[in-house]
Amino acid sequence: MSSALPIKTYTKEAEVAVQAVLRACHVTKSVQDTLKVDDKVSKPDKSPVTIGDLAAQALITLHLQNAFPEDKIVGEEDTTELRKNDGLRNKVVGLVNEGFAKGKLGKESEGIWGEGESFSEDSVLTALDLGSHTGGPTGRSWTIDPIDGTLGFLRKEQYAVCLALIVDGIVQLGVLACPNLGTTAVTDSQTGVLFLAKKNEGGWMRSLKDDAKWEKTTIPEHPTPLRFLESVESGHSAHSVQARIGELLGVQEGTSLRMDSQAKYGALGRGEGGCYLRIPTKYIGGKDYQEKIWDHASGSLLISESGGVVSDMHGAPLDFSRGRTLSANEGIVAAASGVHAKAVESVKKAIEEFGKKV
Ligand SMILES: Nc1ncnc2c1ncn2[C@@H]1O[C@H](COP(=O)(O)OS(=O)(=O)O)[C@@H](OP(=O)(O)O)[C@H]1O
Ligand SMILES: [Mg+2]
Ligand SMILES: [Mg+2]
Ligand SMILES: [Mg+2]
Repeated sequence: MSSALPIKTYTKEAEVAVQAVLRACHVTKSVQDTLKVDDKVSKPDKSPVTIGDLAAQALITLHLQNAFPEDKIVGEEDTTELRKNDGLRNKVVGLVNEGFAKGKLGKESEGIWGEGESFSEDSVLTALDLGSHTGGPTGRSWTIDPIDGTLGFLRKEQYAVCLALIVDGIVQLGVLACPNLGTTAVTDSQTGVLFLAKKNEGGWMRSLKDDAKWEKTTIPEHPTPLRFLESVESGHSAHSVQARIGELLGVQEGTSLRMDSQAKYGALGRGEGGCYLRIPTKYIGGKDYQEKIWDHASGSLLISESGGVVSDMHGAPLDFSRGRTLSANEGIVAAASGVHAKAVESVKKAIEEFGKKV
C-alpha cells in the first residue's frame, strides 16, 4: 500500500480512496496503450466514453461499496451504453477483474482489499448504477470522474482519475491521479503524479510510479512567470476571452499551458502557472453549460489547501451542495492568492469588452 498518509482525520476514507484510484489507474494506463476503435462510444451528449472510463468507475465504486456501504455515489458514467453493447460490456467486466487480479499491481496492492477477487457482470453493472445519486446538501457522498479529460486520454495526452468525498455539501477529501503528468514539471518525463487534499489539513503529492514520500503542495503568492492554465478543447472554455484576461493580468503572450482534465489543478496546486481559467463558451455564443461536481471537487480542494483561491468567474465560492452540477456557479477562476482578486476583476472587464454584461 501507499506510504503512510499525511493526514490525521478521514484516514480510512483516504486509504480506501487512494487504493481505489491506484487500481483504476492501472486499468486506464493499460487501456490507453491498447485502445481499439470500438472500445469507445459516444454518449447522448456526443461526448466520448471508453471501456477505460466505465471499468475505472466500476472498480472505484466496488472499493467504496465494500468499505463504506452506506455512502452515496455521484459518478459521471452509467450503464446505458453497456446494457446495449455486449462487446463493450464483456470488455469492461474483464478489465475490472484484471484490475483486481492478484499480483497485477505489484508491491502496492499486497494485502489490500479485493486482491484476486473476481466480480460478475451483475455486480459490475450494479456498481456502475450506484453512481446515479443526486448529491445535495446533506449526508456523505463520493463523486467519481473515472477519466476526466476523456478527449485528452484518447489523444494520449493528459487525463485524471478523480475521487472526492463530500460531507453535507462540503468537499472534505480529494484524490487526483494524473498518470501522464511529469513529477516535477508539466513538461518533464511522464511518470505520473498522485495528489491528495484534506480540508483544513493541506495538499500533498507523490509520484504515481512508486511508493514515494508525500510532499506538501504549495502555491507561491505570486508565481513567476505568471502563466495561465486552460482547457485544450475550445468547446469547453472560451479561449479568446481567456487570452484577453491573460493580457489584463500581465501574462506574457504564448505562455498559456493548455492541458486536459483536472491535471490543470494539479499543476497549479504545486505552483505551476498561477491561474486556471474556465470561462463558459456561452459568452462567445456557445451553448449554456453547467459544470459537473466531479470535474472540480478534488482539484478545487487541492488549490484551497495549497494556499490558492478558487471561485467561480464572478468570485463566488463553488457550491457543491446543489446536486450533480455546480448550478449556483458559472465558470471557474482558480489562482495563487496574490493573483485571484485581479483575475476576477479582469474576467469582468474582458466579458464586458466581449459585449455581454455579467
Ligand atoms: N461544453 C462544455 N463546457 C465546459 N466543460 C465541458 C463541456 N463539455 C464537457 N465538459 C467537461 O469538460 C471536461 C474536460 O474538460 P477539461 O477542460 O478538463 O479538458 S479539455 O481540455 O477540455 O478536454 C469533461 O470531463 P470528461 O467528460 O470527464 O472528459 C466534461 O465534463
Ligand atoms: Mg465525459
Ligand atoms: Mg470530467
Ligand atoms: Mg470523465
